[in-house]
Amino acid sequence: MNDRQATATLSLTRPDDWHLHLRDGEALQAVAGTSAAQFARAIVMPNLKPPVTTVAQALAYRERIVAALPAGSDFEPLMTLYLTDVTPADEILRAAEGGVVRAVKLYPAGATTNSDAGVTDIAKPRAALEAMQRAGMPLLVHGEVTDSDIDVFDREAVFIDRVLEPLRRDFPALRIVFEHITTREAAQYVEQAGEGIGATITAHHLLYNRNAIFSGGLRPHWYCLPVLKREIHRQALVAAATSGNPRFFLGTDSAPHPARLKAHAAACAGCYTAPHAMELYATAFERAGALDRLEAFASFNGPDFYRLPRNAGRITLRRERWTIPESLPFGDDDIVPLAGGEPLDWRLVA
Ligand SMILES: NC(=O)N[C@@H](CC(=O)O)C(=O)O
Ligand SMILES: [Zn+2]
Ligand SMILES: [Zn+2]
Repeated sequence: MNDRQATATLSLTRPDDWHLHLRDGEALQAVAGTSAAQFARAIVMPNLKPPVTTVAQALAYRERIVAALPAGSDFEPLMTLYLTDVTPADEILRAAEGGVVRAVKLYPAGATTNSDAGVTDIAKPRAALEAMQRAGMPLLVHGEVTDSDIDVFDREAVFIDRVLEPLRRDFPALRIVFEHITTREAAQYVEQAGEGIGATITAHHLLYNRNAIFSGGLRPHWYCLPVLKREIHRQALVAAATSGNPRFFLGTDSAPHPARLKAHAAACAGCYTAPHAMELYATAFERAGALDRLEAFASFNGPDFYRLPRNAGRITLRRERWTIPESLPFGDDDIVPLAGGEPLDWRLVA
């Protein structure tokens, strides 16, 4: 396709982000408007310090998010609870009755940023999982084992066998979202699983393989968890996202960290993609020759899985070459968006 034949604008039903880190305090002030400019709603991750483990904390956090939005924004934060070894069934019932908390997040203890208070053994939060199954409350999983003897690149595949399969045997009706999948194994697992299991896929896992972390030096802005994988896995994720299967949907996992902590001897994991999220996804779908599949992935499949209405409004992306800023303000610090300084060929205009 030459430039003249290429689609010049893309109009989509307003999309949602089904996996987002908004942080708190000054960081929240810096990033909230950015996601609100791209998405109508977002599933907001609970891995704050301290984590959001109760409905009362989720309500208070929601208020802080709404207060950080630009005037007139109708962005809707969909809240989550952080599952611990001791989450009581009562808290799940309160969450299910309240209508503000939409899901509960499983972080295996030690798997990722602020996961120390996470689950040490999936047998421990049994009462909470039973209550979730009964209430139809989705469990969102960071799907990696943490055993130091398992290679970092194998942790997701091993999680399927050691945690996810037994969990689904014990709780066959539990609705599960396998978050930010990064491997062919995970894509195949979700494809073959029944109706109640979906998966989010990030833009960076669709666009990059693990070479990106090492090209021309060690590049911490491409370091996230689960870590980028081999090219065959990237290709499997692109195939899944563009397949039309309604159980794959958009979740940026935009995970802002100050530039100082990314350019650090022990760099924090997370890619900041919120400011140009839809542009990155459009780039990935266009490269796969599947721009016509982007709307379902970004705007239909997520709300359908979460049993929420699809959005009414629309957004427009225009074909236009521009350069991603190299750095943005972030409280007293600054932040480097993923691929800062590089060009993009799509731009969100409304
Ligand atoms: N994805 C990441 O690399 N980091 C996330 C945590 C997470 O989603 O695992 C963060 O909160 O920084
Ligand atoms: Zn995660
Ligand atoms: Zn995340």
